[in-house]
Amino acid sequence: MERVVIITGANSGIGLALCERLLTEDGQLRLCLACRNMQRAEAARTALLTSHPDAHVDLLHLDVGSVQSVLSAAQEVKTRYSKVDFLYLNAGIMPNPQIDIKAFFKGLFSRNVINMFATAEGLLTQQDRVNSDDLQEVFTTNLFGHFLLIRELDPLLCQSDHTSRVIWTSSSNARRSAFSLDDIQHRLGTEPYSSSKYASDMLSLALNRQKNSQGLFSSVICPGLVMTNLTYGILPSFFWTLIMPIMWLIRIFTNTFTLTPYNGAEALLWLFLQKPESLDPKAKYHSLTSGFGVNYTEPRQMDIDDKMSEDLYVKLLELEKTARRKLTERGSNEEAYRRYLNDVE
Ligand SMILES: NC(=O)C1=CN([C@@H]2O[C@H](COP(=O)(O)OP(=O)(O)OC[C@H]3O[C@@H](n4cnc5c(N)ncnc54)[C@H](OP(=O)(O)O)[C@@H]3O)[C@@H](O)[C@H]2O)C=CC1
Ligand SMILES: CC(C)CCC[C@@H](C)[C@H]1CC[C@H]2C3=C(CC[C@]12C)[C@@]1(C)CCC(=O)[C@@H](C)[C@@H]1CC3
Repeated sequence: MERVVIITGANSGIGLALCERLLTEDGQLRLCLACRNMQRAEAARTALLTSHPDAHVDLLHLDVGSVQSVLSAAQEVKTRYSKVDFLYLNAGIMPNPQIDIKAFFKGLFSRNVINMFATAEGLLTQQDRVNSDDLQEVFTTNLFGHFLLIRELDPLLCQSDHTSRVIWTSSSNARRSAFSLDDIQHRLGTEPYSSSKYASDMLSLALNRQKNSQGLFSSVICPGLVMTNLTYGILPSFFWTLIMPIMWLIRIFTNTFTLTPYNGAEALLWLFLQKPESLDPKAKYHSLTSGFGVNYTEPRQMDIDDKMSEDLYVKLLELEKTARRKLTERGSNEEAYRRYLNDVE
């Protein structure tokens, strides 16, 4: 039976490179590109079919930043497929990033310089906003929309006769100090990206505890620093091109400068090839590229604990209830809300 692989944010960057690499690995897959911009999704599909003419590539409209869109997309998935083997939670945003230039030059001459280049610790802030569901946009896109998707697809992911996987594109920018259980959406701070990625690391751990017994396994990866639309939002592409020789030089000291989407997708592909039982739920799997341009994957322990991840899971369930209720109050999905209440009670 063909394996069904859904990838969010698959129309560009690391998501699209992953699609290419997955099809090269296994031409029999059924790939589903879950994207909010269907024009770009069509273009991605055309590109994939040009290099893999016999591939099965489906498109699904999904805006992970919208509760209604996630519920509708999940409904559509349930009508199309009887199971989901891999769910890559890759869509992500870093809106209005600001670089702290002073901190950058201070870090450049400190002992922390390698870590600074690998994690951007203390260098980046973002300006977030509230979306039409009254949720923080970064939190919803990078974490909560994906959480809802997993919840909705539970019957297709948790089946007695096979194992399934969810794989998060997290970041080494995920930091405990940017996250607070009292403000899981990061309404009050200036590092929503770091907070949302730390939350995804914890959610992955909680999912493993909750769902391994039902055949669902979760993992997180960091793709390294990759030139994509996300990084072109931090500095313009011509600037990155200008400093590329310096970046290759830095690669000698930190293997986290993977630079191309192909290299960045390394750990995502590596996980595809692993037996889930052999993976460490507290490890983040890093895509790395050596100074000679060799790609490999390395697990590194995450700074997360069981209690906090469990507390986050409970808070996300509460927020899910509120979000669904609000949607019903606005006049949509009454039937779905009734079904949801029946399920949880
Ligand atoms: N580039 C890097 O250095 C790093 C990236 N990452 C992570 O990698 C992931 C992929 O990013 P990357 O490839 O770099 O950047 P891109 O901007 O190229 O890709 C992001 C993808 O997410 C999609 N997306 C954004 N918002 C939504 C939404 N609301 N609903 C559905 N899809 C959405 C985008 O679609 P659209 O075309 O509609 O905008 C796009 O396809 C992200 O999670 C990012 O945080 C992690 C560490 C480093
Ligand atoms: C001369 C310039 C002012 C040079 C500035 C360099 C910085 C813009 C980069 C140094 C480390 C980079 C980095 C990221 C963004 C760009 C830098 C801050 C990320 C935060 C991108 C997204 C991620 O998720 C991380 C893994 C990256 C870590 C390194």
